Amino acid sequence: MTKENLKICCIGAGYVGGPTCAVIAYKCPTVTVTIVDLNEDRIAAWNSDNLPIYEPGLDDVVFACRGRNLFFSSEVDQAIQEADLIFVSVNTPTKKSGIGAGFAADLAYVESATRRIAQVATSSKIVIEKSTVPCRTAESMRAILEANSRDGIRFDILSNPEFLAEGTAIPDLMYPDRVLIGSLQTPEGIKAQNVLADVYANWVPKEKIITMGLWSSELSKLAANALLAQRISSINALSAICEATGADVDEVAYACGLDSRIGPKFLKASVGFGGSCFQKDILNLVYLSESLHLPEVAEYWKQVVTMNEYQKSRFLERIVKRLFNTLTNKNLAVFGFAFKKNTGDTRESAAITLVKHFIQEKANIHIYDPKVEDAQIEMDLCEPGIATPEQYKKSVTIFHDPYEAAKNADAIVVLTEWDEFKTLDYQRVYNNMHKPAFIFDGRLFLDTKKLQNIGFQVEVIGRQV
Ligand SMILES: NC(=O)c1ccc[n+]([C@@H]2O[C@H](COP(=O)([O-])OP(=O)(O)OC[C@H]3O[C@@H](n4cnc5c(N)ncnc54)[C@H](O)[C@@H]3O)[C@@H](O)[C@H]2O)c1
Ligand SMILES: O=c1ccn([C@@H]2O[C@H](COP(=O)(O)OP(=O)(O)O[C@H]3O[C@H](CO)[C@@H](O)[C@H](O)[C@H]3O)[C@@H](O)[C@H]2O)c(=O)[nH]1
Repeated sequence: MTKENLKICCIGAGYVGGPTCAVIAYKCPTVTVTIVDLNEDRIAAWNSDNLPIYEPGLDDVVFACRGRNLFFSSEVDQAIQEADLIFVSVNTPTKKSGIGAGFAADLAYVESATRRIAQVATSSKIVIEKSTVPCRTAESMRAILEANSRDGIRFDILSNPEFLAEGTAIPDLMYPDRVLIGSLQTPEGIKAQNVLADVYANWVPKEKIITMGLWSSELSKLAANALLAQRISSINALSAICEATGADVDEVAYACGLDSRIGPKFLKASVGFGGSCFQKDILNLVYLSESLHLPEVAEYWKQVVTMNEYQKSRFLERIVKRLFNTLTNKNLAVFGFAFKKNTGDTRESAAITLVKHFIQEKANIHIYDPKVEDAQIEMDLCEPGIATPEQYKKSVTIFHDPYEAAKNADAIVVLTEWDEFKTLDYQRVYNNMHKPAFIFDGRLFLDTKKLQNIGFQVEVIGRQV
């Protein structure tokens, strides 16, 4: 393998595999990148004009190199055979049953991808853990690869966790704070580490490419997410104190964030963090701590998730209380269903929890989100014991225009901080609502004074209004 004709395969064409490897292809025109997935529909979408995920800037990157040195395929075996480097970028959700259910990561997809590599590889490979995995997963991967591979084939395993955030994936990948590469500290491990470092060096400054041991690298990913989520739970805990005392959580965050030891980022109080990673990775850390007989450590991290659940239920209670203690037959316009702005992803979105409660409280729910697909909302909300498809149809209507969603509503509940919600004509919205007209701002980003002057009853997280 030479630097010029390197071939990369990425197993898993999801939110990470797709953008990450598309950026590699974009930045390294002499490297051939093939992204494979078992899900043929997803691959077809990657090969179409309508990419399967919404991410600002992604279209430009993919359309610039698709068919040149970037390919999407469901021919997994062929891509594995041809590759020098293989990224394993499959999903690692929380286990739903069995030992560790509700906490541990389900490594079935990682194992199956690893077994596939062992089974079909006909030459030596560098196998890279891109998925977020528990500490020492690379050891299991190595055991599987070595036990099943053909003679004369060598596998080196690297950990290269991904730190992109959805909604900003492309700038995060183009200008990363750091790229982390873990390997066994053997001559072969370090050689493999250098091969991958050279790929990133095509566009990432050398001092930002950090190398370390495998286990530190794997744990650093869980640790970074735990620390980020902990900041949000901390500010959300303070938001409850603010609501009870008359302090303003944005002012408190500003004052604290100016301290250079604290810094201003990730101190925005909200209705609770969502996304496919924070909760899953913290629960994974909790499970790891318990497995290592560190119950106090486990309890400490668990509290970050507990606080997040509390934040959602506190907001729900406030909504019910302000709407005269009943939501029955009230029309609630839900603005935003994605877990954050600039993504169509709804995984673990606070909106799912809130709307499920609204259904149980027998409200009529009008949902508007600029990017989430209608079918996704239905899939997220239909759940045995919560809503049958019939109940869902009765309770939930999806709108493609925020003014229509708010028509005849008793209240608007803002759950995602989409920029367009700031610039709506709220006078027009107000005129068409039932009175008193309420707005519950779960993102602290609307102009409260302006809304009050129009006549709205406004409720904001972390502030008495
Ligand atoms: N979403 C994020 O922003 C983000 C950021 C950093 C890290 N991560 C981590 O990256 C990993 C992937 O996350 P994601 O959000 O991209 O998941 P995803 O569900 O969007 O994509 C995973 C893809 O892998 C495919 N897959 C599963 N098993 C396969 C196999 N054996 N062969 C071929 N394809 C297979 C699935 O069909 C799916 O399309 C997870 O471990 C996650 O924790 C995610
Ligand atoms: O001050 C803040 C910042 C974020 N959030 C919420 O937290 C959640 C997660 O946001 P963010 O971290 O921006 O998006 P993710 O795509 O989940 O990215 C996180 O999870 C990824 C998957 O592991 C990591 O790669 C990223 O580094 C990490 O930021 C969202 O619901 C946000 O609205 C807040 O409530 N307040």
